[in-house]
Amino acid sequence: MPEEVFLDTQPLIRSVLDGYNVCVFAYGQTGSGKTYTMSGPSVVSQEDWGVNYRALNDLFQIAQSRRSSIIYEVAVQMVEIYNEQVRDLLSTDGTQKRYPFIIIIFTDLRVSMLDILVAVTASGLHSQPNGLAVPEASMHSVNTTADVLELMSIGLANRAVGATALNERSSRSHSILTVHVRGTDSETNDILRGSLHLIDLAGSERVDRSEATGDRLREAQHINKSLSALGDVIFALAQKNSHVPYRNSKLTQVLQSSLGGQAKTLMFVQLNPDVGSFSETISTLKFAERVSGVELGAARSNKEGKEVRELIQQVASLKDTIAKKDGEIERLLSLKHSIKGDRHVTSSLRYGSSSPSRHSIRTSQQAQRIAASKISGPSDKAASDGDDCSQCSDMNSEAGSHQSVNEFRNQKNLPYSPSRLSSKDVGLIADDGVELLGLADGDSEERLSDISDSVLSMGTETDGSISSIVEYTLFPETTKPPEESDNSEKLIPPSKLPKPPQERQLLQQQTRTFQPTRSAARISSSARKSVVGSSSTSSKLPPKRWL
Ligand SMILES: Nc1ncnc2c1ncn2[C@@H]1O[C@H](COP(=O)(O)OP(=O)(O)OP(=O)(O)O)[C@@H](O)[C@H]1O
Repeated sequence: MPEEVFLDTQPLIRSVLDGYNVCVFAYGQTGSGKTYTMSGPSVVSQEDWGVNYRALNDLFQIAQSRRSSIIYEVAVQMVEIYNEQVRDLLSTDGTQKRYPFIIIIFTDLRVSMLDILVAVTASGLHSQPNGLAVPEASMHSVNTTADVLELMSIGLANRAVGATALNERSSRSHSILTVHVRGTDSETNDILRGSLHLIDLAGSERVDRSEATGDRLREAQHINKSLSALGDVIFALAQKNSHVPYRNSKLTQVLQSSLGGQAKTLMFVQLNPDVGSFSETISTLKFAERVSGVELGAARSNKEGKEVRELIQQVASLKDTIAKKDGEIERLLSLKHSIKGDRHVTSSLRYGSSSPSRHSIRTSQQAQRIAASKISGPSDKAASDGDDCSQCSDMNSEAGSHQSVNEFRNQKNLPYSPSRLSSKDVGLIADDGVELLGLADGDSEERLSDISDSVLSMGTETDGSISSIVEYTLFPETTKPPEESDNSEKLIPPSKLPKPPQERQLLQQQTRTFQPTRSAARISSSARKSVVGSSSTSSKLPPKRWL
């Protein structure tokens, strides 16, 4: 009776379109009907649709009914966690790409928004500050339920399955279908973002009963380990422990935002009525009891009004400013290098010698280097270090150099002690560094720190704004035609996907048709309850999302 089961899920689907993050997952021992519940016995007839298809069908219907006021865009990703590796089930190149699982956890509020943007850019993510990212997992734009059906059957066919003594078509991986929704209010242009994770977990199994050997055994060990990590997380959340061990498995990393964040979460618990499964049934029920005791705190909608949009624009313009400054620094550094020859003459004149001692030249070079590093910071160090190796060795033997210059100063009664070189002093010694130092002390440094401060405060004060910026890349702007979007290539229409192997399709259609187990345990996520510190960090952090 898939329809009855789905009724429990229906209100959550609406929430996705209201800008909430929702997670629905199925838990239970192997062969107990998780895949049956989530995907249904068959996609051919609407009556046989599982929770996934019904959810998406509902989603499109509601989106359609609201189209006069809100324009929705929907995109889908489907990945699996197989033997602790994340794989794209909708990869377009025919192979199932395996992704390094890059996790960015923003627990440190000292990290500025710029740092976050840089981290995201560097790793090529289109992701969120919710702790999870599957870089480059293909994102497919969908407009109708039919599009989704096509994608999901491809994803299911690509999923790792294998026969065990308990289930002839046992899922050997956790599959995660994520639906990203972006709605634009046609009157106010406010944007809301919601995401829906539909998760079909691999089943726990006693390997003596499943008779798993070889690959099956290895898979079973990974599955059991990750489910036990899930149990530990649930236990820590239920106990309101200050430390929640999300990092112990990929699965708990994926579910982090749904279990400890501000999402709405629902768990189906599957039981096998077979007497032989008695002990597994007891432990599954105990797990469900624990899960139902977890309080997530108030769910939060991801709405992005005018203010957030303005902040996003400000960050973009700050990035521009920084890029310009970087260019300026580059220019000044190359200017410095190009006038290196002049410096020799300048130094010798300053010290009143027609043939300058090697020490005095070294001092001048060091002075400039200090000046340059003051401006450029660590990232430009490599560039400034690249001029010549003799200078590198000079820098490394700084103490010896100082000593020599002190001797020189005593002889010539010089006013400056190299050991006390301030940037101003350096400017006086090294003529060619004056312009550089002026910029470093009075202008550039100050402004750069201003920029980073303001960005930091935006990052910490506006919940959700960080993710909004990152999320921007996921959907084309509504003002632009989709083909002009920067990311249009990321959104792949379903028709371009590889078809599932014929035999897998056949296997799918052979699925038996009887009713799903109907126990659903809801992890409470009351909008009325306040956040009760389910983890030490979650209450302090901006909303965590998948996009
Ligand atoms: N409620 C149900 N009514 C009829 N058939 C069911 C029901 N639940 C499960 N089945 C059948 O039982 C078998 C196992 O179900 P399913 O593959 O969904 O289990 P699973 O929990 O996903 O297992 P695994 O963890 O090994 O992947 C399938 O053949 C499925 O069609």
